[in-house]
Amino acid sequence: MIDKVFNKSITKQFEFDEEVASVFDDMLNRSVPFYKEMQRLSINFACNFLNENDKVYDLGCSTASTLIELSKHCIHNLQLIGIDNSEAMLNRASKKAKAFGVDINLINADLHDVSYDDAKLILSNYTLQFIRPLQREKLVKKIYDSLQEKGIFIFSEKVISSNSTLNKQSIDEYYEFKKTQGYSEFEISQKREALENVLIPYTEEENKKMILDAGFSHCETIFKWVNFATFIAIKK
Ligand SMILES: C[S@@+](CC[C@H](N)C(=O)[O-])C[C@H]1O[C@@H](n2cnc3c(N)ncnc32)[C@H](O)[C@@H]1O
Ligand SMILES: O=C(O)C(=O)C[C@]1(C(=O)O)C=C[C@@H](O)C=C1
Repeated sequence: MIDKVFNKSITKQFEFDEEVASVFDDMLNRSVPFYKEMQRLSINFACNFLNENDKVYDLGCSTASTLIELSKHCIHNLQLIGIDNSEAMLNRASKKAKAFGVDINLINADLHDVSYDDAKLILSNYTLQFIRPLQREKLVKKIYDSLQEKGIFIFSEKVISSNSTLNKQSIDEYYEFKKTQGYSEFEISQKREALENVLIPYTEEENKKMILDAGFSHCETIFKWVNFATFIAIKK
């Protein structure tokens, strides 16, 4: 279904509710530049580190697209676990996983409340940005602690620039991208307002510092388009 969520005046902050979930795959594809390429790269990088029966978690799995794609591309059988606290998203994830014949343990929970023990790989694309800053640092420490030795954390985030001129230019560039995807200026401004104080982006440097402060030995950007970046972090 085509995303028309912000074609009307907003009455509340952005939420991953039934209305958003029903158009979410289209929303992501048209709102995140090179979403499919970012997903392909995350999966390819991930596959190089994975072995038979490894445990893989996707934090904020939404409709489970990434885990389904991972299972299609990885030569090994994996234990796939998707965590999300939106029932509407998980209902779709469950239907999609069934349709693709992929076995995923879908858990409806807040990321702070469940453990992701013994993980070889933790994925989290565009989810940390929705976690309050004080909680975010704690969550990243929990991710670090949950990974096995040499475990991998791959995540993507919307980012800001610490240079105000470049930041403004990046936002303008991003809104131009959204227009090419068929979103009107009205839809763009309504969504921007709805995301205010809900999606809180860090700079690329702040993301890397958070990762290294949590204990990871290495973090690098594997993909970036203006204000969207994908990182890979390695535990020693
Ligand atoms: C932008 S979406 C993630 C997109 C997804 N990773 C993908 O690539 O298809 C963010 C997801 O995180 C979930 N989420 C946000 N905060 C959460 C929390 N505290 N606990 C669990 N899930 C959360 C939302 O319900 C939403 O499905
Ligand atoms: O549309 C925007 O402004 C976005 O930031 C895109 C974005 C994201 O980055 O998470 C915001 C909300 C939805 O979850 C889908 C995509």
